Amino acid sequence: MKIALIAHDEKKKDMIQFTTAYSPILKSHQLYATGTTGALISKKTGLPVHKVKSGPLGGDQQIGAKVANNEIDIVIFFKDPLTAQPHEPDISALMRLCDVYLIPLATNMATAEVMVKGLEHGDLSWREIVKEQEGNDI
Ligand SMILES: O=C(CO)COP(=O)(O)O
Repeated sequence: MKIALIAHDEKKKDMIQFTTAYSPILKSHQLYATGTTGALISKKTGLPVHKVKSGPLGGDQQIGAKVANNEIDIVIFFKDPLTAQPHEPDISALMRLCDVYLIPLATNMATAEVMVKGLEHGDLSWREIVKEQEGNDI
């Protein structure tokens, strides 16, 4: 599965804790991240991460484009609800695309834990079927 990992600055510590704790599961998947989040994850956990640009510089939009192209299966986005973000429209656009394309989106650690445990149990394998079907439609 292709998993996008994104964290606002106030949530980056949480993201490191989360990816460290779940690295035994995450290491079997392809990880994508916005620039700063991705650099931190790979430095602190050793997990390989495909990085796009930093969020405020277009990274959220790049992840959104991957969602629209069916190239991301899960989005884990630790949003900071207490700080205004200059690129709020990009954040909303990414979340909107997750809803348009039925991509599981966790916006906090509590939901992300349920999602990753579900991933381990095969609860998200329907994504493989969706991808196969879309491949046949082309
Ligand atoms: O701002 C972000 C998401 O909206 C995250 O971007 P960075 O990972 O580059 O800090």
